[in-house]
Amino acid sequence: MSGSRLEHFLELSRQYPWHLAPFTERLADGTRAEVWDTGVLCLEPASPGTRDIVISCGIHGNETAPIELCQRLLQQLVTGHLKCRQRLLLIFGNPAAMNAGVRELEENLNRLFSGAHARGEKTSRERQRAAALEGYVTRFFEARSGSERLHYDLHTAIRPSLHEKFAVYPFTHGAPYSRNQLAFLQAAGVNTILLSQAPTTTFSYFSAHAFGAHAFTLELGKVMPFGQNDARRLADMAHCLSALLSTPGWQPPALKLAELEVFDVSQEIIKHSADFRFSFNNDVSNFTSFEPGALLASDGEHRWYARTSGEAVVFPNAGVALGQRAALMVSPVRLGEGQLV
Ligand SMILES: O=C(O)CCC(=O)N[C@@H](CCC(=O)O)C(=O)O
Ligand SMILES: [Zn+2]
Repeated sequence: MSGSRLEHFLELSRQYPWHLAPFTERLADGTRAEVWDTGVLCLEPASPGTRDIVISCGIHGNETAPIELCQRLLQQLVTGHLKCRQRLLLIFGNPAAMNAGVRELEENLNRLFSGAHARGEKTSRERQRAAALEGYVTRFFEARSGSERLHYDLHTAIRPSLHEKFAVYPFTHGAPYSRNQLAFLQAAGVNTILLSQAPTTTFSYFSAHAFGAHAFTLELGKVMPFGQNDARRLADMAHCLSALLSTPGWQPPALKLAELEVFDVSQEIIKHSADFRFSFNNDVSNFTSFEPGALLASDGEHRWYARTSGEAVVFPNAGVALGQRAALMVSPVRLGEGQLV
């Protein structure tokens, strides 16, 4: 491995997938680059702007397009092609799962945040990683107050989606939605928003709830093996993230609210037993809708039905562990000006 260790940070993280000894390097513009652990890199510019930004990817090891996007971003920062003017915590979430080419090794990392890693008797590598990542995000955000806290957790979906890119907006506990953030997402090519209606144990909900961050799970296309992603499909996202990092005070173009496709999460379908079955074919795309009254899934005596017109399925996965979410049902809604701040 020649060149700076930072240039090879992803490779190094994959070589030491569970622990990497911390080290610090200085970028040409004076930014301090601190490796905190495998897959965890903090960039501290000499005079940072007012935003503290977490960008995470690879929380699921086989969701490669966001990993490749972050790797390109890092290369540009390290080589000086992109100036880092905001504090940044860049996270490659599950290097061991990347090496194995799988979503998860023992457990779904994105169900283990907000302390879920410590509940119950079970131990797993993903539980340790979730606890560690919570600690790093805490250290990053608590290093200063008064900043605008942002967290974009980048994913890709297992199946094709009728809306290729979409965001899960974690439950806000009644707080209004951020016009600026929706404008950012729209400019970045994410025009479909799912409004979560309850707390979850995802990474984005953790940052939103524990630190008041504007945090989102962003679905940026479909899962593909490394090297088979078309970077052009993420060009708008790459552009907006670069602008955010390199230009203090940068704002996206104004939100076009009427063009946003918004859905409320209307039901969570939970797998309770090995008898769990969906009533639709395994090859349905995300956002396939059902007539009210249509049977969606069964699990022993338990039945789930579509309730409202246009109700659609997202993330159906009958293979999840018992007790986990097997699908979300979402219903189209209009977001009013009064719900934005
Ligand atoms: O395509 C799928 O079935 C899953 C894609 C994925 O990893 N989605 C996230 C969404 C997290 C959220 O609801 O905020 C996940 O399931 O963890
Ligand atoms: Zn994912």
